[in-house]
Amino acid sequence: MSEFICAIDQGTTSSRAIIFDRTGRIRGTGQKEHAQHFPQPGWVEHDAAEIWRNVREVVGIALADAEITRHDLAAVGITNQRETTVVWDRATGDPVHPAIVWQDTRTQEVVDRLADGDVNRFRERCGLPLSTYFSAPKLVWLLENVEGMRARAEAGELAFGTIDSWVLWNLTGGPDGGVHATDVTNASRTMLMSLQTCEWDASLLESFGIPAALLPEIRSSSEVYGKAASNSLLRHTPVAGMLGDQQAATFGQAAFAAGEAKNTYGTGAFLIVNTGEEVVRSEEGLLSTVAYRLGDAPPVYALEGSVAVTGSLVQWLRDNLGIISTAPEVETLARTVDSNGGCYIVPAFSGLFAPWWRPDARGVIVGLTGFIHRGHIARAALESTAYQVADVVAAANKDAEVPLRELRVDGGMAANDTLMQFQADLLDVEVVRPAVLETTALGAAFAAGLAVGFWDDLDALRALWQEERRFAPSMDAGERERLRAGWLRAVEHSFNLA
Ligand SMILES: Nc1ncnc2c1ncn2[C@@H]1O[C@H](COP(=O)(O)OP(=O)(O)O)[C@@H](O)[C@H]1O
Ligand SMILES: O=P(O)(O)OC[C@H](O)CO
Repeated sequence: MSEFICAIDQGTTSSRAIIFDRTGRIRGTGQKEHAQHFPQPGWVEHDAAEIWRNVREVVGIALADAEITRHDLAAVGITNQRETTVVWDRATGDPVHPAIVWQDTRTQEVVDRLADGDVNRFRERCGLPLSTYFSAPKLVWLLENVEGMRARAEAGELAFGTIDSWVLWNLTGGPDGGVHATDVTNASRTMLMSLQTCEWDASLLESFGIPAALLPEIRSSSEVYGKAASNSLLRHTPVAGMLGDQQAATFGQAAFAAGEAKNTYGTGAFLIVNTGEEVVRSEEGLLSTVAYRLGDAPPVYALEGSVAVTGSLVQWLRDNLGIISTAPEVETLARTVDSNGGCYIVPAFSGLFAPWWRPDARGVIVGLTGFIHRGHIARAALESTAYQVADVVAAANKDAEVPLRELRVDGGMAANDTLMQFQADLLDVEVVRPAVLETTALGAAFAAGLAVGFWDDLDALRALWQEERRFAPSMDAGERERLRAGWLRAVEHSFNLA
């Protein structure tokens, strides 16, 4: 009897495989970081081949950790860092260029040219403003900069995919019959899909000059796409769930009803508010996107507040400044002081995303005095995550009829109690952490499990969600306003620096 589901979570910082049982509990994990390449200021690349090798490896580690084999698996789900763009040769499986990561800003010139003074010109159709963040400008850059790529793309020799498609294609056989598909949530981040029809939009393809022959088929988030190839440890296991990581976390948090929301704290931070079967347009700089689609059911939509740099600022403290040696140490260092000492860090390494959408912003540290030491820097770095999330929650509250009553949280940084308490203080709402923090992987497992009948329906999934801890706000209103005002002044200092 197949008692488990394997979720592959290919994130910006690392790849994970997690084995879940029927109760949604974790039974085994494998995890491996991959290299971040910064070949020029503003450029961020990944080696897609390294990512695929790591995915294979972590699946093996997770199966061993759970002491099971593929025979014990009912299905595999895939979830992934979104927007990151890979183009590969269909015959050899070799990428034609390093993957251009979602945080990469090299395409600003492409974006300015296409925007022609109006970054919102495609927003009605695809829900997104023109930004270096999304896949289409990255694909345009590749078509213009990789020699011979356009002709090869038009001849059907090359395949484009976000990381979900790259993993699925390789897992299902690569050049030997690999399935070239994506799901609606990932497709909704390319700028090439119509939000209404959930199909590639001919007019968007024309505006960006993208050959249709490059594109994967758009499928739902929960159905059998294919089976793992015979050269895989997962051999013949159905691959049955696929969602972008933020949508997967929403699904894993059982935020199935309109108005339910979650915030994930990873490399970046992402607030998603379920808006039901209706596409809601934000007046406040949030994105309209697809939350999930289950088989033939109508798509469920969402509003999203995307923050580019949160956990990656912690990595920067570790790797570039060397003031901590592991990410969790940032909490120990931040706790050596009881306030930020007037210091704020605005980590606008990729400009500022929601709700500001300021590509001209760059990172700043403000409020420095002789009093400030590394403890304050660590604290300001942690707090910058909470301020940025507070900005997107404020935007969501302005868009919504009813303000958020509590915030469900997850992701690597949500393990940080100091940050979660500060977040509750700053928002003045309770922050609720679930028992399973790996909600991204859990969401992919849920989608895969639903498709193969491992779980019956959304009610069965909702019953599996469990709370671990609640952080109640305890800061007085005056202090909250003083800190927020200091942050907003710091944000203004980050503008016009690119
Ligand atoms: N205890 C912690 N405190 C602060 N930041 C952390 C902590 N643990 C991990 N991080 C940060 O969180 C990120 C990893 O979170 P994760 O959810 O695994 O990211 P992703 O899915 O983007 O790869 C890294 O950027 C790391 O610096
Ligand atoms: O890898 P994460 O978890 O930081 O998520 C990245 C997002 O999907 C980018 O949109």
